[in-house]
Amino acid sequence: MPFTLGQRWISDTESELGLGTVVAVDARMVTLLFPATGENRLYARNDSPITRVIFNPGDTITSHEGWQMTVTETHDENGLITYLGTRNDDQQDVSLREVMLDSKLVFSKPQDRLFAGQLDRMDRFALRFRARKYHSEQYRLSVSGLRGMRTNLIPHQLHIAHDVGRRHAPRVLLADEVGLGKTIEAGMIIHQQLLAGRADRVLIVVPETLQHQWLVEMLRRFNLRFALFDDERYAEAQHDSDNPFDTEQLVICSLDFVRRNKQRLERMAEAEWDLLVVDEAHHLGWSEGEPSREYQVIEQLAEQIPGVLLLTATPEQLGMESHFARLRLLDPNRFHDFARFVEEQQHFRPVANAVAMLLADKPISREEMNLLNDLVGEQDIEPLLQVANSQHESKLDARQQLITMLLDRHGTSRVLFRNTRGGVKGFPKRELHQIRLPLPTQYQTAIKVSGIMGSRKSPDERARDMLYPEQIYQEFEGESGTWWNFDPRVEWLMGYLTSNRDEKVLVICAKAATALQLEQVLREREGIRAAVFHEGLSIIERDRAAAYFASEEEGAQVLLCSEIGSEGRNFQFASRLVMFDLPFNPDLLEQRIGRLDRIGQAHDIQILVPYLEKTAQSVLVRWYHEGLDAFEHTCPTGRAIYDSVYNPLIAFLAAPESSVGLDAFIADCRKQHDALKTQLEQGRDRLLEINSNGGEKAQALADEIAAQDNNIELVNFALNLFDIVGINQEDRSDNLIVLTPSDHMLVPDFPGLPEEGCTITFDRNQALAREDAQYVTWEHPIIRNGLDLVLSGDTGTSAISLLKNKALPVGTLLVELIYVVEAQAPKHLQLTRFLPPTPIRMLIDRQGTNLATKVEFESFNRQLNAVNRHNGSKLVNALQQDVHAILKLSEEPAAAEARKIIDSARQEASEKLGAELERMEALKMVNPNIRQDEIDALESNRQQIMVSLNEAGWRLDALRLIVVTHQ
Ligand SMILES: Nc1ncnc2c1ncn2[C@@H]1O[C@H](COP(=O)(O)OP(=O)(O)OP(=O)(O)O)[C@@H](O)[C@H]1O
Repeated sequence: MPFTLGQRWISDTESELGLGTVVAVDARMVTLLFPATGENRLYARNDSPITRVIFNPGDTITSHEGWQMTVTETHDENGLITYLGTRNDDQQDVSLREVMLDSKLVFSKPQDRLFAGQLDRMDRFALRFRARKYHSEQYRLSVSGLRGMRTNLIPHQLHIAHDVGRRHAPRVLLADEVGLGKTIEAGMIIHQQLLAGRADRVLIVVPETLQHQWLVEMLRRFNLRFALFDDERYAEAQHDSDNPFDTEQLVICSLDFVRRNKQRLERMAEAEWDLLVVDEAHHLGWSEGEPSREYQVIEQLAEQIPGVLLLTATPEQLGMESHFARLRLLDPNRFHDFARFVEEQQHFRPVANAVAMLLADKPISREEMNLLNDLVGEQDIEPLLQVANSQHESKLDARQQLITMLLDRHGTSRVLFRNTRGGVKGFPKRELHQIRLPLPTQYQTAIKVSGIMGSRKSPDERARDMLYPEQIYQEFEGESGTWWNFDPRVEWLMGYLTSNRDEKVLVICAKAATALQLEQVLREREGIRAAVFHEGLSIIERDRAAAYFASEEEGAQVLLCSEIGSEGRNFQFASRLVMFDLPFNPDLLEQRIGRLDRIGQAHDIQILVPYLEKTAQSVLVRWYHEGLDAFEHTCPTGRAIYDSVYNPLIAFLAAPESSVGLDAFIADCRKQHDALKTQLEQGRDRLLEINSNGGEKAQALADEIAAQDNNIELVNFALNLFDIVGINQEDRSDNLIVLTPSDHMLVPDFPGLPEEGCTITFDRNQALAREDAQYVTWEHPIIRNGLDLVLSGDTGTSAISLLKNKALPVGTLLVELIYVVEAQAPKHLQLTRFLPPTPIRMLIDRQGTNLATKVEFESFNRQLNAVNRHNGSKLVNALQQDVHAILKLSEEPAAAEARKIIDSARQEASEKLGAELERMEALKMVNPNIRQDEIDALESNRQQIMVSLNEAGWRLDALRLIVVTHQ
């Protein structure tokens, strides 16, 4: 090769070095300096992997000073090129000697790479095409964002996540019963919103005790890495940014952290979050004119942040007012008048009846049709009613549409979701075991004395005292009041634990002191390993105690918990619950049982209640069980009955020794319970349930996602990707693969792959069983980053292959071209719903015939052979003119194809967005639940999307030459 000092060359194997300059030449060797990286390379003069770079008229080039010019002519003077042309910025005529070219060379077009000898391995070309294909397909799936989490596919959760996750700035109350998976639903919603670009910044506010559990669940189940903000972290972040909350996109903090400091709260409110999640939202107490501080701080945030998810298992805890107030946080326009809200709550019966009638699949009478017409309001539903009442094959669809309309138009359905065990099914049984024990004389005396001394106490105070006789006793005896020496519940507990040594047992008592004393007794007397869990412990100590209890080997047999310490915790690996005493209200009782009665509980739950006769506890156990049926079933009526019978209940608790009238009181409560339950089941709760569990649609969603599990294309793609990136793969049994970085990685730190490597599986069940393994799906960061890596760089954009085929003349040339159609738009518009970057594959011969539809990619690819780089370069040089001609021939058909794709995207967007808007506007006439800003956002999105689609374009993304041989 003729070399001259100052010429520009590029390395075929290390294109990242940029453009090299010849700085020394001798008889055998040539030295190139690569100014972009400051490195020198020595090459043999003949047969080195370097290619001369000469640009052609029409190309845009960049000078070392940064300005650009379009080349009109080239001059060759003794082997050195001077480019003549016009500057792009000021249109001046200029000349640029090649030595003055910018050394950071990037070939923007695949054909430039090809002609500069930058040939990729054939498998990289294939990987790029597949990446393009999958990448574009992902956007079209309605279940995008719901496939990648490490969870069982539980229909009611998927239904809620699917419905809410696709909304613009969703504001909802997730109020499933305890343990049905609200955290998981919230995680799925967050995941979808992030993946789709609807949200980038998420703030989660939880009770301090649940911070770590949330952190772990988000990472383990959704691959979402949240940062925990506490005082210390906040102080650190103050050094890095004016607003410390700007230093992270995904933040978890405690309600207490938010509440404590006014200035900090202000910073937080200014931090432009897209989504706020508040767990255990029943802590946000409110009454007219007297909102709690907790309520106010969340209100301040909810005013600033577009999306809000509130989570609570007991939406009506603390009464109807607080429930209303939480709905008001979500939509102050709709929920502005408490009295009206209460009134509305009474009138769901006709709607529920109509829904039940439609579900029952019986003929619809004229009268019922009139009712439906009234309830639906504005819209003409006559045609739908006709179909719904016929034997037409879409009859069920029509009924479903009518139900959706009813739900859309009435009550809280778009804002509130509540699933119950009754509606979800498949939960284990709960069995109550009452253990009646005699009241020791020590307690009898203490109770009597305290009664005399505390005669001025209110019945309420007296009742609360009476619940815990051990405390009454200790008040008199002080430090020496060793109640555990004679309290028969202690003896019973030790007996139970020692005869069930292999069982994990959760023991809950109302007070931390009781739990601590019990731990000591169990340890000292029987050597029983117990962990304690109460509000006096730090969070780390609590997490440690929970882990000690969870550990199978060497773990604690017993966890002794105080009342509030266990809120929201997951202990479903245990199935035995001892209530050493009973809590004062039915919501707390349900919270206690909810620790075990959660998704994932594999056994029937044994609830053991040792109680002392003639105490308040003996009254409570009867009231809960016989009056409310609250042990063996969840009790939706508990709160209402508790409020309505509060005074007589207190009277019985305050004077438990006399049981006159107790039987009748309990029977009366049961009557109220049964009546109220039936009413709820037929009215509001029934409606809520239908809306919340999604029925058959939810099951279909779960089935659709399951069908995509174990997708063989994903496995092939991933393994190919790992190969090309240079990740070592070692197969293990049970569908597990160990990945480790190799010495020859394409990029030094592959995002998503830890330095020490990781174990992965493509199997959902395996991922659920093996928490140490990463669950790899199309949505896993390692694949998403892999797709980005391949598609954002030039991996596989230019290649050459041989086709051995005697049926074709030697030297036949085909060019395989991958064009991409794409549009630019801000991420939140989610243009990719309608027009994701879409590949067009063409296979063109010298006559310009496109063979792509006849010759499928994968099978064709399998027939091809690789060419070594040296021969490849020679072939490319020899075929340059033909390739240019074929490229020209491809332009017209590529444009026609691209226009077709863009037109159909435009049509789809216009139809879908138009329909969405119409529906919302129609709904708004009858359902004030719909917020005007939702409609405005939809309209503005629609306009922007149509503008962006009109500006969509296409470009060549990759090409491969295929040359026929006979050897
Ligand atoms: N789809 C699922 N697959 C696997 N595990 C799940 C799934 N859904 C929920 N779980 C598990 O069930 C338990 C209860 O879920 P979660 O904590 O989300 O319920 P919750 O409704 O928030 O409960 P609480 O009312 O106590 O706060 C958790 O251990 C969770 O990991």
